[in-house]
Amino acid sequence: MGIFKKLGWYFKQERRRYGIGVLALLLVAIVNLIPPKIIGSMVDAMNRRSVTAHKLVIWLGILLLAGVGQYLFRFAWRTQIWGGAAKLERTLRTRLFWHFMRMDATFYQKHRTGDLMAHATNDLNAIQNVAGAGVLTLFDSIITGGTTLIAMIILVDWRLTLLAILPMPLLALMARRLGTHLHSAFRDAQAAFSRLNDKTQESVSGVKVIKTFGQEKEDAEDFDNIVDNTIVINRRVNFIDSLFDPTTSLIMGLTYVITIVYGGYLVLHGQITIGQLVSFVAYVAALVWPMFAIGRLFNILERGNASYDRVAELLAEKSSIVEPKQALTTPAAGEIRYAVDHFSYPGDDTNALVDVHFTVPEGSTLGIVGKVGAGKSTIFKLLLREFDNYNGEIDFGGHNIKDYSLDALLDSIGYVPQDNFLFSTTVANNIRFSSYNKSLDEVEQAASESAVHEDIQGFPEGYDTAVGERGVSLSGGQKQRLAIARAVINAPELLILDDALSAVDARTEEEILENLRKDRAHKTTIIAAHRLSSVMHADEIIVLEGGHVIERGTHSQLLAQNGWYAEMWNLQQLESKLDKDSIAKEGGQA
Ligand SMILES: Nc1ncnc2c1ncn2[C@@H]1O[C@H](COP(=O)(O)OP(=O)(O)OP(=O)(O)O)[C@@H](O)[C@H]1O
Repeated sequence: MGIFKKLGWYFKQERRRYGIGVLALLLVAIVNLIPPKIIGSMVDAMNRRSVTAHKLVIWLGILLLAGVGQYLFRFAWRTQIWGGAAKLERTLRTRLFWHFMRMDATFYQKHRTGDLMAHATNDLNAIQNVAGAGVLTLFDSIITGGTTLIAMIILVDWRLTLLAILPMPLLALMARRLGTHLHSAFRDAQAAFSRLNDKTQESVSGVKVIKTFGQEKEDAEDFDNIVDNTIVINRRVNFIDSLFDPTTSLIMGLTYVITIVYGGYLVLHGQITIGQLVSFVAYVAALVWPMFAIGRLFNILERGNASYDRVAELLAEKSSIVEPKQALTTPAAGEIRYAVDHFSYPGDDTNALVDVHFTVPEGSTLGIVGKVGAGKSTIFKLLLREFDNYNGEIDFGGHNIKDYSLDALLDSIGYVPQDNFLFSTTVANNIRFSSYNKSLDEVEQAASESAVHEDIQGFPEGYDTAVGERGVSLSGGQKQRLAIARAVINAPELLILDDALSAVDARTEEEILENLRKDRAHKTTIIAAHRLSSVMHADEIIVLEGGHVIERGTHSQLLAQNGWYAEMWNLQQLESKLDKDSIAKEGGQA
């Protein structure tokens, strides 16, 4: 029953709707009492041989009215109570989705996609069920049970009623004992469903890798193990759940025995009529549903309770990225001063960045290079406020980036990450993703700037071609260039290319960089790359290793230093010369 308390805020908010629903349920129960009474009177009249046509018409008329009443009142509770449940589901779904949107990178590192999806589907359904079937079952069983008992006492005999309901406290005892076990069993079952969801999501997303490495059998076995484990956990739920119905049947059986034995005795001694006993048996039959409903009620409530706890835990998690109360809302613009003394990822003791200090004057270009895992992307994650837990300060336009509202900061930055994500919509909408009001001309201009316009024209429906899972398959280089177009369409104050040209050939890379130099002459650009030709024209280049800056300067200064940069440059020049030679040779042979 704890779940009703937890959902108290919602029932209070929707008290009118639930008030009408419960009132309609009460009216249905009252109307339901009429037919047994009429049938009892008919039996008695037949026994006395006093049935007349007039009486029959009246009885049938009352039965007809009771039928119409039932129809109307049932319609009323259904619309009110089911409507309330649907509204709760919508409210919680929206709340959860906004929570997902607000949460930081640490949250997504901790919770896997399948688990979050399980919360948003299975758990919310279980909670919604409390506000629908749960409320219905609770009130219906109380009202039907209560009115039936009153009718038994008033219309038949109080002693017979008292004896007949003697076994019923056993039901409450059983519900109490099993309820606690059900709660923990349901919690385990929901957690098992989350794991199953995670596995399915990961295997479907990674199916290409699984197939390439011939791991289908191993992955299917792994999946089977998780399914088996889920089944074992759910069996415990079913075991506890299935104890309810047989026990209820047993209790109802006892009630019938008492009714027949003691009721028969009362009829024989002329204390009640046969008609009254028939009515009483009909009333006992009317008690069967409320009794079974209690078992079902516990199932619904405990399932909802376990799910509510899981969702509440998720909603209680706070993002570590907070906006100040008086946040700057003017778009960030100007010089970037990056002064991070050290930073390590949450839950990791090693420093990902140490003493990374640089300044990027407005309108200039910074290049960042270094081995894999040197810390290039980490620099951007702090700049984009994915993590705030660093020692030092990052300023944009003379203000600490933490003083801006997230919108004001992020609207000024166009970020092209290493791995791109395209949405299941058209090419044009993917490019104007952050501002749907951009015209097709502006979309085409951004596509030309990122050297993908010609590719798009070759697609079956040009800019209207659908991409994403169900759309056209794009090459890695095409995806990268679409992502660049998406970032440059807003002409951001700061453009960040995080190894965003790795999948395009050298000539296309040169074309894109040349376009950017022309179109973004007064805007700031930071380029992280493995191919040094991507950064050679930058105003300053920093070389990272293990989170430290080990070299810095312009391209020619770095060559003169004869360190890591110069060594890599010579190596890459040699590789590119070898490539060109082999292409020329193949051309010659052809
Ligand atoms: N979310 C994270 N949690 C913990 N450690 C992380 C996380 N992301 C990156 N790291 C670690 O931080 C270090 C720097 O990673 P980063 O992605 O910044 O390197 P990078 O220079 O961009 O590498 P690459 O050239 O491969 O993209 C690596 O040791 C990496 O394992």
